[in-house]
Amino acid sequence: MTTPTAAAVSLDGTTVAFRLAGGRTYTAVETAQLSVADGEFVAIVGPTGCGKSTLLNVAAGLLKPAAGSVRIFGQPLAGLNHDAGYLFQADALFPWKTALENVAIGLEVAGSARADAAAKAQQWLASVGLGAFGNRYPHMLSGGQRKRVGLAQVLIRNPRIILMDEPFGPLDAQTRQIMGNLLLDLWSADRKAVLFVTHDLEEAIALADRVVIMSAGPASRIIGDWRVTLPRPRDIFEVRMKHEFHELHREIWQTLKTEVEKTYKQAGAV
Ligand SMILES: Nc1ncnc2c1ncn2[C@@H]1O[C@H](COP(=O)(O)OP(=O)(O)OP(=O)(O)O)[C@@H](O)[C@H]1O
Repeated sequence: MTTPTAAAVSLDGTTVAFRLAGGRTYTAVETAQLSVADGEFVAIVGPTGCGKSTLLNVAAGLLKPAAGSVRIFGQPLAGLNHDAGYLFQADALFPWKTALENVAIGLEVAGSARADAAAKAQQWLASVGLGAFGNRYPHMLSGGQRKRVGLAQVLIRNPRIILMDEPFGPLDAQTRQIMGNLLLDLWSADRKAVLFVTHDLEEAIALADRVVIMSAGPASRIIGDWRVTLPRPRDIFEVRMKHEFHELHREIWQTLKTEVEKTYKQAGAV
């Protein structure tokens, strides 16, 4: 049962600890407080290794927190989060299947007839600008095209929540921006709750309704939460030219910079 006003994702006092060799534990995230409203786009930014993916994995139900609660649309999460679609940084396409088959497979596994799944997959490939590429195998696609297939693969299942872990990380700067605009177009048409992990503060501000900053680990916490009031629809090329964008970037960077420096000092890199 869904509570109508409940947040899509709600992490309350979430602590995640990993067991290390020799019986030691490493507390990656400590008492994190995070909620994503239905239809809201939230970006998590923080220094490398601070626990961004860890939080996303908790929201996906892939990791069980040592303490705290995880609620999805008001219900405690037990096991995998079946309301969520997950887009990783690395490609998760089957190399032996065509683009069309890769997109259709989620529906087939969920019980759709093969022809129906293929027809819907073709529509989704068209929505991500790859209508003519359905017969290609992943190795015959560029990195950006593979990301488009990955996006279609997630969206075809119509998840209520989309979890994205640096999805455009491996792409060149121009392709990242094009993918960002594509994501915004698709998201605006049918707003889902999005939790988007990135190390790129500009990308976070350009895309999100809220930007959440995590502190340097260990025992990383959420130390800042900014609302992005830049008007929508946004073009992420143009939004970066706006005065408000620069102001917000400067303000958030004051906090983020300190954490990034701590991380590098801990690693002995500076
Ligand atoms: N299975 C594990 N066992 C032990 N430590 C882990 C495990 N998974 C993650 N960690 C540690 O937890 C911390 C958080 O990792 P996580 O991958 O969430 O960071 P991140 O912020 O996503 O990093 P990046 O930006 O570099 O991708 C890191 O210090 C990492 O080494």
